[in-house]
Amino acid sequence: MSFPIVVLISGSGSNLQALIDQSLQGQLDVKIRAVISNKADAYGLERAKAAGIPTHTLNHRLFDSREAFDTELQQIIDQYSPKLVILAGFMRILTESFARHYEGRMLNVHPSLLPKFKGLNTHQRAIDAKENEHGVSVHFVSAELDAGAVIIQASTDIAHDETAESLAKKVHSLEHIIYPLAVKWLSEDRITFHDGKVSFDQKILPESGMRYNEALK
Ligand SMILES: Nc1nc2c(c(=O)[nH]1)N[C@@H](CN(C=O)c1ccc(C(=O)N[C@@H](CCC(=O)O)C(=O)O)cc1)CN2
Ligand SMILES: NCC(=O)N[C@@H]1O[C@H](COP(=O)([O-])[O-])[C@@H](O)[C@H]1O
Repeated sequence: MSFPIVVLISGSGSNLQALIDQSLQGQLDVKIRAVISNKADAYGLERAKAAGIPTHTLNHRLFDSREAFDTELQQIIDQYSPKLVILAGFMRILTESFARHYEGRMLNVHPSLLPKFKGLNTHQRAIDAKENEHGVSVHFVSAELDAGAVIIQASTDIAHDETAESLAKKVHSLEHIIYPLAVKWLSEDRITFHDGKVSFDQKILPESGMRYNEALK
């Protein structure tokens, strides 16, 4: 049986599309059981519908608290019994109890080389900090924001005339490579998560957080 996952989005859904495409092309043996967005106008919902994937919209503004939103979100997710919850541009900070409920089975893609630039507006912050390189991290989600164990990263140079828009485009391309790869590794049981740490099948990576370019040597 294909590896069941649920994907959470808030926007365009290009990372969702990468998972859909790789699944349809037979490169990734996953079943996307549902896509859930906190924004009704997220284009990713259109992508899911076009792929015949059930969708849900859960407007966080309709809830009195972050906890109430997360409780409802968890009830929807657990109807689908996923082995993995994928945050793909999901722009809500999740409560500690939610993060603990899915500990070791929830991933996020973050547009920076963690632990640098946690939070938002990472591309402009990297440029403003005069970094030479920037990139993306795929990590397990922990209660602490953008602090979960890193599975894989990919990096790109920051050009002298780089803008946040041009950098975001480069990082997006890297995301669409490493996010499906991380999901593939988990679907094949080649990564284990225990006590907040990641261990890898030696045939993949000798240690977590290695860069994409090293990981695939
Ligand atoms: N408990 C955790 N929740 C989330 C994590 C995490 O690691 N632990 N990752 C984020 C994803 N993310 C960065 O990768 C991120 C998303 C959203 C925010 C944020 O400040 N959100 C604001 C609202 C912003 C908006 O609506 O545009 C908020 O929730 O108040 C920071 C980082 C997902 N959740
Ligand atoms: N802090 C979380 C965050 O900024 N995530 C970022 O949102 C974008 C979603 O794009 P998509 O909707 O096209 O997949 C991606 O670039 C992802 O790294």
